[in-house]
Amino acid sequence: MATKELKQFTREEVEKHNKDGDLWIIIDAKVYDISRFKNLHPGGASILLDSEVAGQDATEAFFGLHRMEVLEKPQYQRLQIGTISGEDSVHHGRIAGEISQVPYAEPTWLTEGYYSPYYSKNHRTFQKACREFFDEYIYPDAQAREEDGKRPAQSVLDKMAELNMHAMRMGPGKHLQGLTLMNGLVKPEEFDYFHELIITQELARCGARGYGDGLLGGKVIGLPPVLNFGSDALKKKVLPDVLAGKKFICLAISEAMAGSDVMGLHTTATLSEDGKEWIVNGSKKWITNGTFADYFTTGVRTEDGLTVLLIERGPGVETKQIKTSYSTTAGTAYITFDNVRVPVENTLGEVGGGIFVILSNFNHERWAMCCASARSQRSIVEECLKWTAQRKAFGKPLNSQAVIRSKLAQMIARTESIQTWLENITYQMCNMTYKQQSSKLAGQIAFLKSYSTASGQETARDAVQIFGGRGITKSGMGRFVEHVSF
Ligand code: HEM
Repeated sequence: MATKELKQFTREEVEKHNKDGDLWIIIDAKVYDISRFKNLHPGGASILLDSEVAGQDATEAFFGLHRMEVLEKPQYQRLQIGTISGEDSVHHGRIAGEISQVPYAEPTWLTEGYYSPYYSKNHRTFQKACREFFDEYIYPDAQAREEDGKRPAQSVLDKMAELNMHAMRMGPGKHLQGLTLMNGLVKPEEFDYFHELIITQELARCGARGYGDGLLGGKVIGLPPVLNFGSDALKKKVLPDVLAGKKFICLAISEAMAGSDVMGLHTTATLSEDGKEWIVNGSKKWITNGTFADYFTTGVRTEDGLTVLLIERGPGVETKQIKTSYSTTAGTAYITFDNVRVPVENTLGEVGGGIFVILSNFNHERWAMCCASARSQRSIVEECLKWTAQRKAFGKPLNSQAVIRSKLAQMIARTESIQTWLENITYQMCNMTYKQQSSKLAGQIAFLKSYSTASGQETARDAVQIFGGRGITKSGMGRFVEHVSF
């Protein structure tokens, strides 16, 4: 499509187009002809004919009611016919890689004028590259998939694989050996938990939690048992495709009748007569990525107790979508296993030793949740700070009301304390062996997870109060707040 030539107008010229059938407005030094759009406007026609809007500068009114991205949609961009001569636009949407200038919208290590003992020059370069990548490739797909509920686009998974992002999301370790990470920005042996924290936080910053889980979230929790307890042959078969984003794996533990009570599982596995296969029967519920998973890291009850098996999708495995309070992008499933035959070579760890296999990844999994939780709360702080600065009530901006300021202060304090605690724990992880982490950090990580998720609920509740009805509306100004609240 040829780009339309934009003309220059004076404010006096625009003022003349102030009636039904000939209606112009100014938003951020740009002139829009809304004569025909008026009748299609989701907010109604009459408001656009108001004497303070028709032919006038409606910038303040517009940004008090719409997100910038409205004007970036092609169907609305087309309404622009020109600009005001001698004036420049000051509002802009998300610029790939940009650091937010809103106070507290970034952790201190990314805020100008602050220092941190934890992040090296390499972490900073890595963060910059990650932010650019996530803004450019992940954010648009995340927003589109949250809306249509479909699984993440394969093209995005492929792009991530080119950078070996799927492997990096598994944290530091042997699985990174020989890989080129982030186009060579970080050497495999130098990749540490701060690099992983950066990836997890940049993903959370996309503000799409169902999508975040859909983007191989099942792999982050379902692959470690294969990595740490699978035979070499099994790893050779499974790892390359999963780390290339070609195949999905999930962790299938919880059941309709047993959730946190892992030892109370009902799914059974009995050995075939020749002892070569397990025969699995039972069901699993709330399994992230289950609807599209190719592999299921599954907790089963065997004669000797709890055992973990890697089950491949095949005869007898059925998955159904569960509609949860977030989007179906996550692929949350109800799974049934009906006489599924699994080679005994797919046993992960000792027969009867499944609890150790499952528990072995809990610290890392909880820590990753804390990284994501800290970042999504910060994004909500940013949304609230922006909204309260532009929204006027009782003749002044919302952020000048004491009750609102108090809520904002509490939100910021919670977000800052979570990040600070998280960075301390991450530093310990970088310096401890796996064994030391298990004995010294299990408590710290569990407490932080409990604190950060509880704080996330308080922040979501406060944000809904600040946004009012918009905080429960899936589109428009409060859509990110709605997204974290339900
Ligand atoms: C080029 C100009 C405009 C476009 C493209 C536009 C587009 C939209 C869209 C897409 C919505 C649906 C909600 C959303 O996605 O945010 C909306 C809602 C609305 N618009 Fe506009 N709009 C324009 C100008 C204006 C102006 C100048 C005003 C008033 C001064 C206005 C008042 C409203 C109101 C009151 C709503 C309903 C808001 C709500 O539900 O909270 N619009 N508009």
